[in-house]
Amino acid sequence: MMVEMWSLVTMGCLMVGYAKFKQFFPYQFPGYFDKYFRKLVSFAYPYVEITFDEFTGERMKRSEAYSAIKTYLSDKSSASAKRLKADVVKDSQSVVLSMDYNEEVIDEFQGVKVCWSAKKTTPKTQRISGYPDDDAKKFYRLTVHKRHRELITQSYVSHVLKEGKEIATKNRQQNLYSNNRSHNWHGYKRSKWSNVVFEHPATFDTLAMDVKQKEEIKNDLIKFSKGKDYYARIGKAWKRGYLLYGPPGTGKSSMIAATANLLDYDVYDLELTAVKENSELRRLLINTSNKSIVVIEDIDCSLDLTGQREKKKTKEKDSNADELDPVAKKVKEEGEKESKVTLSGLLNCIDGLWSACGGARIIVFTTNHVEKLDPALMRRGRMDKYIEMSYCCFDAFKVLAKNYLEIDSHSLFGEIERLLGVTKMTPADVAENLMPKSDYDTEETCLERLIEALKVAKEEAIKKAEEEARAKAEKEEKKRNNLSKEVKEVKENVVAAKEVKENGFAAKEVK
Ligand SMILES: Nc1ncnc2c1ncn2[C@@H]1O[C@H](COP(=O)(O)OP(=O)(O)OP(=O)(O)O)[C@@H](O)[C@H]1O
Ligand SMILES: [Mg+2]
Repeated sequence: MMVEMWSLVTMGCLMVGYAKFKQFFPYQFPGYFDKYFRKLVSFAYPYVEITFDEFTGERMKRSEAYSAIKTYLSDKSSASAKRLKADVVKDSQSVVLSMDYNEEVIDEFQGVKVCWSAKKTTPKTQRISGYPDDDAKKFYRLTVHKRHRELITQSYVSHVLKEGKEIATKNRQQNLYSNNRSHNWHGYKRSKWSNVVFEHPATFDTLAMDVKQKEEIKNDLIKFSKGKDYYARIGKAWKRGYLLYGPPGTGKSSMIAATANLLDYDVYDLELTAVKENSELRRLLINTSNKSIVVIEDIDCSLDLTGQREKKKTKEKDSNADELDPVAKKVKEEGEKESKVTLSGLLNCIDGLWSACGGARIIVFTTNHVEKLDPALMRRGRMDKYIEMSYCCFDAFKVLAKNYLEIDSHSLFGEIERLLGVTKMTPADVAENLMPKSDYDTEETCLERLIEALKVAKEEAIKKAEEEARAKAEKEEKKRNNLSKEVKEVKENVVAAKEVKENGFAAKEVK
């Protein structure tokens, strides 16, 4: 590298000298002088430089090559670089080191030495931002002697990318992403998604639902995740759409978490009300990783068809925070006002552009009100699977009893089965009753509490049904009364009219 340094110094001197020369004699030098100068530089600096930028395609997508190189170099740099950056991975159990900016690492490939450096350039005109790194352009630079150009471009780079990806798979941790509002997207650093480590404990074993239905869904997911070649063969994008519907507390979100854990996929929680328009949605979806689940909760209230409800709900939730920060409030209100994402935009995006991204992708919509959904979403073929998450059945109860009380059977199970057959209770409520509340709670007391709750729920349901029937009967009675009143009035009017007619004639006759 000493040689390289000298070459750089020589080249630097040559460049500065040449620039000065040109400054003083701008017209005297014909074009061929430039050619000879370049030859001279190439002689003084016989190296090839390859740059790998962090972002590709108009900053649309983070470069996979950049990430792979970063991972590859983290292995090499921990031994030789002096300044390192540390990242904690895998449940805080291990630390991944990567080289800091302006550090260099020497790697060797088939006897050839190459030099990697991590660089960052900041534009001269900087925006005022709370994140000074926002606009910085980051890249890795590979420098190698020009005589090894072929080896490096043909074999070494693919070797680095392959190894980088392998190491990344080994260190991979599942993430839960949520989308940032688009006014936070600027610059090279700020990304469209914020992430935390995904650590949800739900699995298909802990999911309480009909055994047959659960097995079917599980098999469907596993088949999909292994279907790369199959999808390629039939010429379809490797993606699958699910619609989960059912009342609150029936396990829709739990199923999404269980799916992510089963397949080891990342979860992208897409809040549509924070997306202003379809083009933003496209950018968000492009920036999801392979092997990911994109979740859109409460689809019935997050699109512009019924958007107002969700907006009101969010506003209420955040009203306290907004009071403290009027600027945030304004920005948020503007965002909400402008949200123009449409169902067709969303579906086109999933079917079109997203399909071209390669990699396995699952999209899940959830709703509590399937009847309110746009028929376009319900049309066969739009979603691959429609899953109803319903009230707790006996199968589901047994799973919950195993989870919460660690029992497979009990003398009270029979009574519970009977009650569940005639009562609607969500798995969330059943689980709440089964959970021991103190050290004095035994399995027996928990099951008895559930029986009590089921009886109360049954009584309430009967009372509610009776009230509804009574209200319906009253309404019909009222309707009937109104009708007979109207009929009576009509009859009276007819009689009156007749009388007027007859009296009129009589008066005429008297005359
Ligand atoms: N089928 C289920 N199996 C296991 N646990 C469940 C199930 N349904 C609900 N629960 C329990 O109830 C809690 C709430 O359930 P979850 O959030 O999955 O319901 P949801 O259907 O997504 O409700 P919402 O429609 O309100 O979003 C969960 O944390 C879990 O403990
Ligand atoms: Mg939910």
